[in-house]
Amino acid sequence: VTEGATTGYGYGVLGDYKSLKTYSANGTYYLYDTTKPMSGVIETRTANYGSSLPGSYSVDSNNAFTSTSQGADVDAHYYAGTVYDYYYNTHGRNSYDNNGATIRSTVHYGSNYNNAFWNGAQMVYGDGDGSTFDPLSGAQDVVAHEITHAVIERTAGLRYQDQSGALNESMADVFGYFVEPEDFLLGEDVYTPNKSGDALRSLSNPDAYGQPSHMDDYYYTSSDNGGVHTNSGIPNKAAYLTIQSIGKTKAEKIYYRAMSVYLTPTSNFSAARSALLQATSDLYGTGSTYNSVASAWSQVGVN
Ligand SMILES: CCC(=O)Oc1c(C)cccc1C(=O)O
Ligand SMILES: [Ca+2]
Ligand SMILES: [Zn+2]
Repeated sequence: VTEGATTGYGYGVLGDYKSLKTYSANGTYYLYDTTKPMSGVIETRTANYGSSLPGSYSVDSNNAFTSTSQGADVDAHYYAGTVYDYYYNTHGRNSYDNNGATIRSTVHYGSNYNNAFWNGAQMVYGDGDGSTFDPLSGAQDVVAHEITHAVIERTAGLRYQDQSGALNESMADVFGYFVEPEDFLLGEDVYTPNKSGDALRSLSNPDAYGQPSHMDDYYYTSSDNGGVHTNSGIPNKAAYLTIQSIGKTKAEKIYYRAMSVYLTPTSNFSAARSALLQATSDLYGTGSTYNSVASAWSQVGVN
């Protein structure tokens, strides 16, 4: 019996065909991708609707991951691969630790669980309750958001509280856009499956989903670590304005350099403006690009 890397296929959460990098051993096929130029692998597991991690490998008997329940596994695996490719090809970063760490995802976590998170070691995805969310790995921007939390942990280390926490959330959303730049919405592919045209958040119009887009409307609260998923609207709007004025290609280089070189665990919004301006100066000087970044942050009330 052959053992080694194989190519399988499956249907994602939305029923879309996807080719998959799998591994075969003893007549079983695993969602285990050994093809990346990294010392680690991309592996996808299932918690089988329980809450113990990492769970068991997602497997299939004939390398065709086509059952409805396998959609979450298919997308977690496939999108982890595309997010790895984004960071490697665009920024030369080899996995979230820049040292080829294994990217591990576990799906079918819990029951009707409307959440996704990076737990410090791996990604975890709920299946959603079918009303608020479809299985959350079904959205590429969600997967990119979660893996970016891991990148942030290994770079800026932004403390998940108040302004540094809102920046953490914002950087995860912004790289969710950079990986899936088809719109400025977040989570739209899995959010409220029975309702079209809405999303979890919007970079271009944070206010549409109850987020502030200006410092004047900063939301002081003790919940959600100081409103990290609310106040991220302010840096998210600044990112949108930046992308609109200087374009994605320059913006993603500036954001990556700010995240990986200048931001620190206690960086607040003003420090983020400075970090982004320093990164801009390093890469593009202090001309129109620099002025565009400065203007974006002034427009959201951060100077
Ligand atoms: C865009 C992905 C996202 O926001 O995931 C979360 C959800 C759906 C609930 C709670 C926390 C998070 C997160 O990763 O911050
Ligand atoms: Ca999107
Ligand atoms: Zn997040």
